[in-house]
This record gives sequence, C-alpha cells and structure tokens, in this order.
Amino acid sequence: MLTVEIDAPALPIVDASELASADDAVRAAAIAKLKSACVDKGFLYLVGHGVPQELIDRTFDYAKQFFAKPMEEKMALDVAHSLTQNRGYEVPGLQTLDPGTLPDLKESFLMGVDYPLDHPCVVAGQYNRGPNQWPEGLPGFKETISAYADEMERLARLLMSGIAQTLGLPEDFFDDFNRDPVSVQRLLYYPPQPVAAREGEIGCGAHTDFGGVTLLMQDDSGGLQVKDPVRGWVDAPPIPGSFVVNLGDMIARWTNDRYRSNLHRVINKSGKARYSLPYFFDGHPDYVVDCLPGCADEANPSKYLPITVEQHLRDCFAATY
Ligand SMILES: O=C(O)CCC(=O)C(=O)O
Ligand SMILES: [Fe+2]
Repeated sequence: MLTVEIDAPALPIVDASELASADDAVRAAAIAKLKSACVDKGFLYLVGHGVPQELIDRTFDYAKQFFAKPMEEKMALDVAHSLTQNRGYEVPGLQTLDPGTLPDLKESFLMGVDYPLDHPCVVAGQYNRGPNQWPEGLPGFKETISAYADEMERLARLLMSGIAQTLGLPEDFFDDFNRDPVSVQRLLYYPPQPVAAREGEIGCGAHTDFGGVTLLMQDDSGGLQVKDPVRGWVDAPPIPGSFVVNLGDMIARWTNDRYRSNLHRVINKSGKARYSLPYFFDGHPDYVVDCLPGCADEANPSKYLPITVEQHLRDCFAATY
C-alpha cells in the first residue's frame, strides 16, 4: 500500500479573521484552536491577519538597510543613550537570553510608542516611556516601522481578547492591561552561525518571552526552534505570510501555568544573514498580573504572587542584560 507522508506544520495555525468573526460558530471554533495552542506549546502560526505583505516586505527592507550601516552610525543610536535604555541600537553580545551561556550573536534595533520628553508620562518618570532614536539618512524608516508596529498592536489586542475568551472571560477582560501598553518592536539581524562557534554560542539563547504576547515575522532562513515537552527542540520554520505567535511569562503567571510560556531559541544555520521582526506586547506598567478567576483551586493553589507589569519586566531585564 502506498502511504503518503503529509508534513504537518510544527505548530497549529490560527486564523485572525476567524477570531474576529461576527459568526459565533466560526469564532468559537477559532477560540477552541487558540486554547489548545495555549495549553500545548504556547506557540502558533497566525494567518488571516490582514497585514499587507507590502508593509512586511518594506519593513524587512529597512531592517536590512539599517543593519548594513557602518558601526559608528549605528552606535550613535546606542540604547544606552535613550532615556528608557531600550530604544535604538543594541550591539551583538549585549543580551544573554540564556543566562550562564555565551552572549547572543544577534544585533538589534528597538522602538516603542514615541513619548516626547515633555509628555506628562515621561515627566512623571513612568516606566519605559520616552522618545525613540531614529537613524539618519533612511527616509521613510520611521514611518514604515511605526506603521508596522501599529499593525502589531492591533493584532496583539485581538489575541488578548481571544485569550480572554479561551478562559471563559469577557472579550474585554484585558482592556485595563492593554491600555497605553508598553510594547517593543524589534528588528533583528543574525549573522550566519559561525563555523567555529563555541559551545552554547548561538543567535539567540533559549528563553521564554517576558510579557503578554509576542508576534514574530521571520524571513525565509529558518532557525527558530521551540521546546516540545516530549520531543525536545522542534523547528518552527517560516510559513510565508504568517506570524509566529507565542505567549509570554505574564500569561503563564495569570493562568497559574495552565497556559505555557515556552522556551525557544534561534540557530541560524542557513549560511546567510537572517532577519526577523519580533513585537512584544507587555501591557500597562501599573497593571497587576494576578492569578485569573478559575485558574487556581485547592488542588492547584496559585504559585505566583501578584506583580506589576513594571516590576515583572524589570526583574526579567535584570536577568538577561
Ligand atoms: O528571531 C527570532 O526568530 C526569535 C527572536 C526571539 O525569540 C526574541 O527576540 O525574543
Ligand atoms: Fe523570544
């Protein structure tokens, strides 16, 4: 008998337009799929998202142009010069996402919602509010990356509403968290994995993401791996036009680990440069993340103390920089 092997995708595929559907049955089916992804690996592919391919392509194109700039020009935007310490350029090796191993090979540019120095939030010293640092000589860079990040924010809000519904909570349950969110759009450049790499020296060390949800667009290089509880590291190859979405540590805290904030890493074995665009949606700094209704009982008491978004993020950054 002839058997045909069908390569199942490494992660479930969820359609954003179905999550937002006005048809209750369509939406319920999408919510059920989202729920099983949250419980299983905490990772999924997102399609039907409505982000124009042209905007994605243009964002990648600007990322390439930015990283190709001379080091002095990039260093002029060093994150150390930014008020928030996390807007601008990060040299390779600045972050060690898997503490105790060698620093990451990746190089990055970070931007967030732009708050001018005289904005009341900035004057009040609110966590992570400040102006961006933009490169010179790249007309359209700021507008493109900002438009891309706006699209990510739209999708992150849709996902948070979907996650609330997977827990039997009202769709607007996370609105307080979503208000004026701390969010970071990163552009990442990975050099090819060095032939003479030392043990543990990889593009991006094994880590979980810190916040609410992450939306990642990868180029065609591959290299992203996700930890499967049974099979170990599995590849999460790019599916053209789809995002990889994963849950961060706050969702694990909220759900008392019913939902998984999963380990992932990047080893760029493509032999060429790899570019990716992760967006991190981390919520309002003052919001208190606490065990959600229905996620703890006598048999499974709450494992985590309530914590503000700000304190949680400060703790995570201190551990990896
Ligand atoms: O570049 C990637 O594919 C993943 C990056 C990542 O996991 C991160 O920046 O947190
Ligand atoms: Fe990550």
